[in-house]
Amino acid sequence: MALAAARRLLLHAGSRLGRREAVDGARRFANKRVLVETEGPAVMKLRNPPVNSLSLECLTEFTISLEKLENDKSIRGVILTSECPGIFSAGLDLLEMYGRNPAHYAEYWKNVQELWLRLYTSNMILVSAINGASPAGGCLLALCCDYRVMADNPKYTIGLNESLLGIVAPFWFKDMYVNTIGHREAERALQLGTLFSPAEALKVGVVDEVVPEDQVHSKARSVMTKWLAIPDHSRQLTKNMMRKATADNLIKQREADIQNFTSFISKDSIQKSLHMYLEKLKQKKG
Ligand SMILES: CCCCC/C=C/C(=O)SCCNC(=O)CCNC(=O)[C@H](O)C(C)(C)COP(=O)(O)OP(=O)(O)OC[C@H]1O[C@@H](n2cnc3c(N)ncnc32)[C@H](O)[C@@H]1OP(=O)(O)O
Repeated sequence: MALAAARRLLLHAGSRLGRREAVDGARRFANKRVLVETEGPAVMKLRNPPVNSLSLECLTEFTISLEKLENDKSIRGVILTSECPGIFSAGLDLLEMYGRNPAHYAEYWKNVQELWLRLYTSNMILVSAINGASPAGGCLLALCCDYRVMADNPKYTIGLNESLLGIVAPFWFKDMYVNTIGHREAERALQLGTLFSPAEALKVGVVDEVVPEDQVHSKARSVMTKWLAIPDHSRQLTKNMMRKATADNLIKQREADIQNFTSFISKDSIQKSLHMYLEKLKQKKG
């Protein structure tokens, strides 16, 4: 209930802000963690420092921004990128999955599902400009897009690394990975929790193109121009034909998936694994 009220408030505040900024001449709207520019090809920038982790607030604002773009019939495509230097997204927020109660885990997971379904089944053209590290949920965001351009910086890695955290990528993460890179590569990468360098990601098909870092946005824009030249109705029907079965697979078992997640993440052994992983992240800093 509280979240629904927050969501209504954000939508309202978001549309007021949108109007105000339009008067200033820049066609954009924003909430705290997501900035959307609608001048030229729409660009959605995640800005939840330090690492663009997908906290509940960030997920909510992301979903609301997408909803607003979907409702604007003049917007046919969106470039998804990050405002945090060197990070596309660190994925799901570990602090939403650690040390909380089952009701919180269920609420969080419902919102993860909702964002995924909205992104994956979007009628808009989605191109990701991956300008930084993109593990797990970050990779998931990119995989939802129709085309992925990654910056050629060996420090940036991408992949579903859940098994390294002692957790398991849900079946719908796995389905999308299989759809993208094939069963054998997905099986190996999921078991090993592989984080691919840009060159490896290109080779295996996790991304479609790798370009010098200063060209990632211009390349994403030129890809968008090419995709925008295709008639919407035929492209959208084709996208739906390709993605419907994967989305339906979750839609028909959303509640069960929430229950599974909640009971899995609540286990002492899983909480211990997450604790160790968080400690490792802290120690890395020295
Ligand atoms: C059934 C269960 C299924 C659940 C499916 C799960 C999907 C997921 O997405 S789980 C999350 C997986 N994400 C990761 O493994 C990424 C972990 N983070 C990193 O590897 C790095 O932080 C980095 C490469 C993204 C960035 O490195 P760097 O620039 O060196 O920044 P720091 O490591 O110093 O991090 C800064 C700050 O942020 C905290 N943090 C990092 N990632 C997360 C996260 N995913 N959630 C929450 N918080 C995160 C990190 O702990 C640092 O915090 P402070 O020490 O308090 O500054």
